[in-house]
Amino acid sequence: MWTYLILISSIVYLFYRWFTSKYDYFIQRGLPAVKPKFPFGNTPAAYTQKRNFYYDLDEIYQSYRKKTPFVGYFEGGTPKLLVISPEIIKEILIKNFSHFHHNEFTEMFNKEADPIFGRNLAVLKGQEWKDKRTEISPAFSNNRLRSLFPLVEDALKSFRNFIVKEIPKNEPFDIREILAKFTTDVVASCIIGVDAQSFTKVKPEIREMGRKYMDFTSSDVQFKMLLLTFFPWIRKFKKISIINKEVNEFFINLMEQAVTMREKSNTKRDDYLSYLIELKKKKNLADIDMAAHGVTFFTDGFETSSLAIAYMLYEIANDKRVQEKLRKQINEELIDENGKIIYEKMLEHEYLDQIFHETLRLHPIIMFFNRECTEEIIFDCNGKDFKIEKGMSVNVPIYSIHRDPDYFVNPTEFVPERFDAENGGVKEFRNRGVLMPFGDGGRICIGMRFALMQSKAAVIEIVRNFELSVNNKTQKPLVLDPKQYMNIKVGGLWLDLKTI
Ligand code: HEM
Repeated sequence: MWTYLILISSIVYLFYRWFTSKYDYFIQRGLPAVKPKFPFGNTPAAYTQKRNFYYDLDEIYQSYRKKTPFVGYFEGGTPKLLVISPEIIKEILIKNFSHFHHNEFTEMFNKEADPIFGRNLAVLKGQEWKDKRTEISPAFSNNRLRSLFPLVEDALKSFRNFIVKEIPKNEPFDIREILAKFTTDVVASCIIGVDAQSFTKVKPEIREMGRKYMDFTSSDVQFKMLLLTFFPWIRKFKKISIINKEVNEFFINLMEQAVTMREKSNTKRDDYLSYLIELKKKKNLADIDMAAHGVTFFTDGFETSSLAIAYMLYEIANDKRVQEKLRKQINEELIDENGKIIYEKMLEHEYLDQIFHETLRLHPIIMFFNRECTEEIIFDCNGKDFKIEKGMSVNVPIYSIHRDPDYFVNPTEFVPERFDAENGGVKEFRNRGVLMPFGDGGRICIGMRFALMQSKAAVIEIVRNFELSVNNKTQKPLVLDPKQYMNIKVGGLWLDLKTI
């Protein structure tokens, strides 16, 4: 009995010593750092899920924002950096991108375990990432986006018809859910050339699978992610798949069927699928790579964009002044005599652009993003040299920067006019590195212009046809969902819509 007790205590002690062995990492190097606590370090919420993990990062940001350009902290037993200074963020993302071209995803997923997500551009690294990014970038050219717009208009029609049909029921709309249907329709039509029928089918399969693909909240996935954050070395011995197999197969099949149908039918459509088919011919692309390109667009595109539009409509509903001003400008400037959206004017429209950016300033969909140091580099930290070593993970807390009163007056208020030309416009804030809803530098979001296009179109369609107000069912103040890694609020966003 005593032997067992001693053995177990020794194991626990050794584990504790091993786990906390890096807790003086930053002290030894003279860098400001938050004191870690065993076993969760400085981010207990990531493991306990009592609140959203981002609140832990925000607390660190708030404590150090006037004191240091970056600060050390721990996730579990792993030392990480939180960058606070926009100048250093720009150095990392742009000027010294060659020292920081990976992110943490690249280590968490791999092709063997997750054949599709492991090939997602956001996960690839090194030369392979560079080649794939170059390969796929032309698919997002201005001309191609322009030719996709009629497909967006078709989806808008189903979206509007759905709302018109539902209004007599006198129930509020969970705007997040209907926008996920809308963007699923848009993306399915633009990538695979099919109508996902999200608004008309009782159980729209593509929407359901899309929901499952992006659901990182199941206990199985949460457990695996936890395991990989606490014991990252496990990956070397065991391939752990995060994405559900059934969902993976569904999307691979969908993509294969779409390619076969398109090749057989000889249809000429200047969409994303036709670009992939050209690519397949030119570069002898494997089927799995084709599927991965398609699914990446689908998964990275539909949920991020649907959330962005939902927040835009929520803020517009919440502010009658902005709503009326925007509606007036839409009717006077953005609709032609046939009642159609004028595409070029929509893209350039200043007020719509300001609303889009002000919404994503307050509600960045990706609240922080990450880079991993790929080649060591020295930065100045409060007059002292600090070496960022290869492998160190660096987090960029955009949600906190977007709400920092040093960069934005009355930061929690929704004021699109803060981006007026006399303040330098959106560009000025982006150049200063304080507005980054799509990231920046070599890994900036590849779908940014597509997202802008479909978001603006959806907002025009809704604001010109319906009067919006926030329903009491929306929980206020808005609180981040403890289980989500994207900016998703507890209880949904509920709006009342009235036909104009
Ligand atoms: C409003 C909607 C969207 C938001 C807010 C958003 C935001 C972001 C952010 C913050 C990043 C990380 C950038 C960085 O690390 O510097 C990113 C990367 C990425 N996004 Fe988006 N995104 C949106 C829509 C889309 C769409 C429509 C697509 C469709 C293809 C897409 C595809 C990607 C891809 C593939 C990456 C990885 C790029 C790389 O690592 O090279 N996103 N996005």
